[in-house]
Amino acid sequence: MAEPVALPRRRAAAARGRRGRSPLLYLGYGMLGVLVVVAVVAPLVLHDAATGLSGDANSGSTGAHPLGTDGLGRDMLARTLVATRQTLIAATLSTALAAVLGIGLGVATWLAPRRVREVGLRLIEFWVSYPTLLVAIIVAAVLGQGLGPAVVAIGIANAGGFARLTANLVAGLAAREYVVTARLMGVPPGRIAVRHLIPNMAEPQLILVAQAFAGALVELSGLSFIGLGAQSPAFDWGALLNEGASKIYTNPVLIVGPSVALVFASLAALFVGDGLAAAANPRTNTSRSRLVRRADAAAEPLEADVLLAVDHLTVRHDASGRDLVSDVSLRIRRGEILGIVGESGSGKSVTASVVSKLLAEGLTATAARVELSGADLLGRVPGPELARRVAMVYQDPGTALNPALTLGNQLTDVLTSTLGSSRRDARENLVGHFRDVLLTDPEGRMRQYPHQLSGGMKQRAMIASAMSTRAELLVADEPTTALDVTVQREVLGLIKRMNTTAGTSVLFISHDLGVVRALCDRVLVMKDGRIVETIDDVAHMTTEAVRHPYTRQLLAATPVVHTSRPEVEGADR
Ligand SMILES: Nc1ncnc2c1ncn2[C@@H]1O[C@H](COP(=O)(O)OP(=O)(O)OP(=O)(O)O)[C@@H](O)[C@H]1O
Repeated sequence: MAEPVALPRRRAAAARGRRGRSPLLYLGYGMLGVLVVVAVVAPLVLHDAATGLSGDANSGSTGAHPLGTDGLGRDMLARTLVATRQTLIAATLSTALAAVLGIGLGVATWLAPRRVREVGLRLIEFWVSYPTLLVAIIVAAVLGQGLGPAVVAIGIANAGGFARLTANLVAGLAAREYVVTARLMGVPPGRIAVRHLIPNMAEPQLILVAQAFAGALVELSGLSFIGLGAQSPAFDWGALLNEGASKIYTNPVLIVGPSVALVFASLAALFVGDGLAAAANPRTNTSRSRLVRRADAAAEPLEADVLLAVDHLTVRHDASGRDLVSDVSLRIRRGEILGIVGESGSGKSVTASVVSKLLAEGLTATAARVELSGADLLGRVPGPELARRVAMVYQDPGTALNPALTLGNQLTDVLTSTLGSSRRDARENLVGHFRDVLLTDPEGRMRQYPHQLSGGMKQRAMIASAMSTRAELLVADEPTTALDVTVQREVLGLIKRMNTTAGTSVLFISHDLGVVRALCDRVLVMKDGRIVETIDDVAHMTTEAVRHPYTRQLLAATPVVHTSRPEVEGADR
């Protein structure tokens, strides 16, 4: 697929912002807003009630003191509200310290020479193997009593979690091609960290920040509880909890205020953290994809041998309102190979994604009909039925295969879990098709991981998997683009063979008119989301024979492929 459409920056940001906000995020913002208002206002208006002594000591819940009073007659509700500022500032500072220290250490560990990195990783593991509160108590005991030392102690204790998460994430990101390329091009490590590593960790780090904040609230309370945190006359929720807990049997209402405040603030942090993390991921912050039947356009009559019928398909990008595909209608007959060619971004993959029911989030497809062998693809199609009808082969077999599973494990999955084959039958079926696609040592390949195969082998394995489901339609989205010329010919030969021996119809997407000419029965030419020409006589496609100027340009730009159709058929050796 091509790059997503570019929106004007402010509009895109606004649209992204709106989509990314879940109801829980709004709730979290509301709760956080309440806390901030209380933190600002309460010390100004309730200071006297919270600190002034009254004769009404150790009172239970009364009209004047709904949450009772402490041993000096101070109102616990006022004290809880006033303590909000102190507690939130302390939790925020310790979380910020933990995040900066931990992320910095995690990245620095990756930047360090190999031996130092190994030692650093072991130290981080040692650090996180102890409970955070225990580490905080040890550090606070060393630093001394008071809220300041408690903040630093909790920051240091929580930094281990950030360091470990960062080191783990960096290990995965460092192998990505854009990072490797930046390193090869001599981009300094610090710049790689800032531009390529840290932004790509935003989602899990935001969740950890929220957890660390909620944890810091509890840990601060814990330190105050054992006398290491806020020291009298200063008080935070932990100190209040400490006071209340000592009288829990005689006056239990005293712990209600600080306990409710702690739970409220923790939930606010978690809601905001989770919501922001979801919004930070451009892949998950979009609206769901939708397939809608058009009422304003009629479906065309269908001939008996039609396998796939698409009538008046339009695909819109919800956020920009831009049509990516406009009024596309097409037919694929049983046993036919239909090619779609067009420049990059012309809408080929988006059209194919509707047929395979893999429309991306944030897109809405409307059509008068999308029907495959009688099944209405605009409605709900059960997984097994879809698997029996459509198989996919993608441009990059490397990303289509799960690197953590052997080929046998992952490619038999659809046969066993969706199509109901026994594990043994599924393996035999797949091994047979591995043989058909000329993978050497098919049984051995079943035990191999994707990285142990070449690009061409992976694509052949994907075609074998497509063959194994005996789907009626193969959607092949630029299946040869990532392969060298020899392997391209083999893969084209395999697709042709699947078509001739099993009668599978094919929707074949390509940039390359030469390849399409060698393989397809008919060709649609797309430009700017529309079909601009249909070529029925593919074998005699010449600049004189085609009508549309764009098709002529495409043909003129296509190198002559000295490959006759029978040769391609035989290219599978
Ligand atoms: N998920 C998406 N969200 C927003 N826009 C998208 C999305 N997917 C594709 N587009 C846009 O839709 C248009 C058509 O994209 P499509 O991937 O179908 O092009 P294509 O013809 O397959 O190109 P290529 O040959 O480069 O793969 C492009 O403008 C692209 O930016």
